[in-house]
Amino acid sequence: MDAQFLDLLAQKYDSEEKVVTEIINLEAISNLPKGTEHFVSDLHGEFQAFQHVLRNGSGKVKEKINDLFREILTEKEISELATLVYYPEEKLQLIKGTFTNKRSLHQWYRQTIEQMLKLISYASSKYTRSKLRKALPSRFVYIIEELLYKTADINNKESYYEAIYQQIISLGQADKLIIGLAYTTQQLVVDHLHVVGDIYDRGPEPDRIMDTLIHYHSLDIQWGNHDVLWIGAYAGSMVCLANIIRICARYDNLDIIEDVYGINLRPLLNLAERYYDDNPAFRPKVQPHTTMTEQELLQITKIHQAIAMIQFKLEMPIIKRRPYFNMSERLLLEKINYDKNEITLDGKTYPLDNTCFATVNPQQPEQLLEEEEQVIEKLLFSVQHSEKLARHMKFLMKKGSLYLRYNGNLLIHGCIPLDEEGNMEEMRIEDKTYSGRKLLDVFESYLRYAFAHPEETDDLATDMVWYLWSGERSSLFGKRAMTTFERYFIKDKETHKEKKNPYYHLREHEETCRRILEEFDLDPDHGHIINGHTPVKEINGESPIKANGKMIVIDGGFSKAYQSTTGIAGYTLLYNSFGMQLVAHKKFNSKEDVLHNGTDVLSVKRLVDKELERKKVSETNVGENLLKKISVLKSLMEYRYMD
Ligand SMILES: O=P(O)(O)OC[C@H]1O[C@](O)(COP(=O)(O)O)[C@@H](O)[C@@H]1O
Ligand SMILES: [Mn+2]
Repeated sequence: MDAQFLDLLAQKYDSEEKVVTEIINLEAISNLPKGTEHFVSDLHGEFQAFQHVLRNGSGKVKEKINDLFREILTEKEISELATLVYYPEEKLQLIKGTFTNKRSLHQWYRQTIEQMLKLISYASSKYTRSKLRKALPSRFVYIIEELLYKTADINNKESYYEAIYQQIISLGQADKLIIGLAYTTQQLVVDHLHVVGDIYDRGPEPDRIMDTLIHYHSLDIQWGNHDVLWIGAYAGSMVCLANIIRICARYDNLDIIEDVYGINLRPLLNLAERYYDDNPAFRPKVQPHTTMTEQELLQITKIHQAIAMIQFKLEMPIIKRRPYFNMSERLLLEKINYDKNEITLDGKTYPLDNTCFATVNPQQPEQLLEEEEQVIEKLLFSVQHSEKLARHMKFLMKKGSLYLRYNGNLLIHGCIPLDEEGNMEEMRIEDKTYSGRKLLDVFESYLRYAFAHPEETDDLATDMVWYLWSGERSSLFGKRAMTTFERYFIKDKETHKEKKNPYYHLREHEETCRRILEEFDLDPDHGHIINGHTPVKEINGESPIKANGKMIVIDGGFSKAYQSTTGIAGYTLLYNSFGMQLVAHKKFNSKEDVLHNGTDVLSVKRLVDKELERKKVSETNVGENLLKKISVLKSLMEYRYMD
């Protein structure tokens, strides 16, 4: 090893003891059981449901409480304690309201703090003390450690511990301590979170999901097609921008654009008022108990049309300047007979309904009106100057990637484009051809370039972000074409179908999954592909575990809009030192329901894979780094301190 490097390192480890201590410490950590990984996907703005899954660790918190207190507490008490751990602030208020005198409240505090300490001690048993310390509420670290590490001479110290409890309570610190302990517990049951894509669109609060993730202790993100669409908008792609606004209008979520991210929609509204009217195809999907007035509904319907038409126009020059996108079939505005109000697709002519082509010049349908151009430019300016959006998008870039190899598994939102024979499908970009892992790496490098150059709006990198959203060889889209236009304007449902990449039926076979794992340099005997993106229709008997357990699809649909087709409310996956467990979640009603009735949408578990021997940290990605560090420290030891 390089002497200069070792000299430099010796400045940090400047004594034999320091090196030895660190080696022993790292060795010890790598022999601990691996931490629990938690996989979620397709959150689609459903912050409340996501938060619940995060706070209960997909059932892990309850499981630990059950392990410890099954014999001592009633089912109701267990459920109360679990709810206290999930939502400590609110639950505390509710519980405190039930006490009529101070004495019984203090008794409850005393007993609850002790129970929570037991829980923490149990949940942290596979971690080092130092890791636990980092997870503890900082203001109480000293006190908690005193109480946690009671020594054997407990009899002599009984009154000492009792005094600590009593002081915490009488000094009015019990609430703060309980809240802190609850969050520590949540953090301890899950060591690392993977978000396998699609945080944005359809649901109402993607921004709150982002804020939660920004504060989460350890995570990575595999971008979904919807996330990339938002990244594209921020990175200067006007067509991506038109899409995100269109989807927000369609799902009655324009508040996210206007109020949350502070993007001024006034110019778009003015344009919409001028050219559009009511139109049944463009009314937003609204919640059953909406308080929206007729006038608001009409306004959104108009905005929806205005931005959809801008989107359709903006797609055309991109398709023309990038022939290798192979999207000429999607030059739809050129395939319309404007006099007869019909369109010819694939040789078949269809009547058009609910059209809104007032701004389209049939001779040059891709041309934006000057007003439209101004509107989209203003929107882009506003998007690129939203401080909050910048923060969220930068975080997505920092923690995200198109795919991730983690602890032997491949995590990917959409697909690996395949042909019918199961070969990696090729795509030509300019004068080079790519497939499989290389293709995904190229996609990612374009995306990163586009993000780093938001001022470039028509370059290949920016166009490529839109391709990732809707192109046939995109690993995120995974379908032949996006039939948005057809769904708005053509009745015949045949035209609405989006043909899937062969990947989606081939992934049922173990052989396909093994080939993909090999393509990504992963061990096909031990690895799994963890996939999001396509809702698993449990209602129709579809299984999320495919290909002999090699393929696990965890999109059960947090998205309320899709729950009637899936029959459940999402899958999540847990992977701890004993193996993998798939958790199916029932519909999440509301936080209030959990708080008042303890209805903890209980989850059914299916064992996916059971490790024969408990997996240790040394066998993980983190462990690999630890082992490298140990080896460097051993070199330093020889170089500096051994004769
Ligand atoms: O149901 P909606 O909102 O019309 O969206 C349909 C569109 O969403 C997509 O399914 C993509 O979204 P997902 O990634 O959630 O599947 C497109 O393929 C399709 O055109
Ligand atoms: Mn998706």
